Amino acid sequence: MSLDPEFAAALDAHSMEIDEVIALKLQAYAETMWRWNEQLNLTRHTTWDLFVSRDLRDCLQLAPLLEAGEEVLDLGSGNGVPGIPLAILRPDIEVSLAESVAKRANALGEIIEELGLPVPVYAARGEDLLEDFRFSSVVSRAVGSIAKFCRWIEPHWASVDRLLLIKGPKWVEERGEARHLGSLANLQLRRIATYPLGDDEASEGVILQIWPSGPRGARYN
Ligand SMILES: C[S@@+](CC[C@H](N)C(=O)[O-])C[C@H]1O[C@@H](n2cnc3c(N)ncnc32)[C@H](O)[C@@H]1O
Repeated sequence: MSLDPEFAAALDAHSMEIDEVIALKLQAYAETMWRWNEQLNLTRHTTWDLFVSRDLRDCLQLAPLLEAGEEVLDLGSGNGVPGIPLAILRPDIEVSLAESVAKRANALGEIIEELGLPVPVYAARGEDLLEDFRFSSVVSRAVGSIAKFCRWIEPHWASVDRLLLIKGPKWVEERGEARHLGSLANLQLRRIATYPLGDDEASEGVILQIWPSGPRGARYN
């Protein structure tokens, strides 16, 4: 397999330099996922430019924030973003995917198998998995507001060290809502990455880290 010239051009246009072996795996992921997208509603990002500028950009920002050996859950994986690109970009971390819609979880399982990645897929609500499993980081994009995540994870902080949420410009409003509802009581929230989204100059993506205050969250204080 060789690199699709349109994928290479999109990487170039967005100034992303990726090792060719990794780029080929990312290409295989996008192509396999797009095949499944013809039957299931997995993504609207069906061009190389959208894949690179919307999906890969977020994953490339998230990848360096994880430490070697981490056990990471992608909650609400849908089409596999960010979990699958993350597993490709960072083979030194253990990624699992949670997707509550059975048909999508099944497609994710097939995509993972085709790519030969060591990534378990759970057809379950991510927060329910935390009854039985422990993860150092729960990562997520486009699944719920900050307040909703705080509510989901609230009973399970013994099973999670931190949440890493990929958000767009509305994150400030969401933080306001979460504060208003008291959802952030006993939690810390820090923006640990900010990057241009490219659609217009003012539009920024962020990665928010949320973790428990006090001794339980000592490693991130
Ligand atoms: C809008 S899609 C986002 C998919 C992907 N993360 C992305 O950024 O493109 C949200 C997905 O999360 C799933 N979902 C929503 N709540 C969930 C939960 N509590 N646990 C697991 N999956 C969930 C939905 O079924 C849907 O597939």
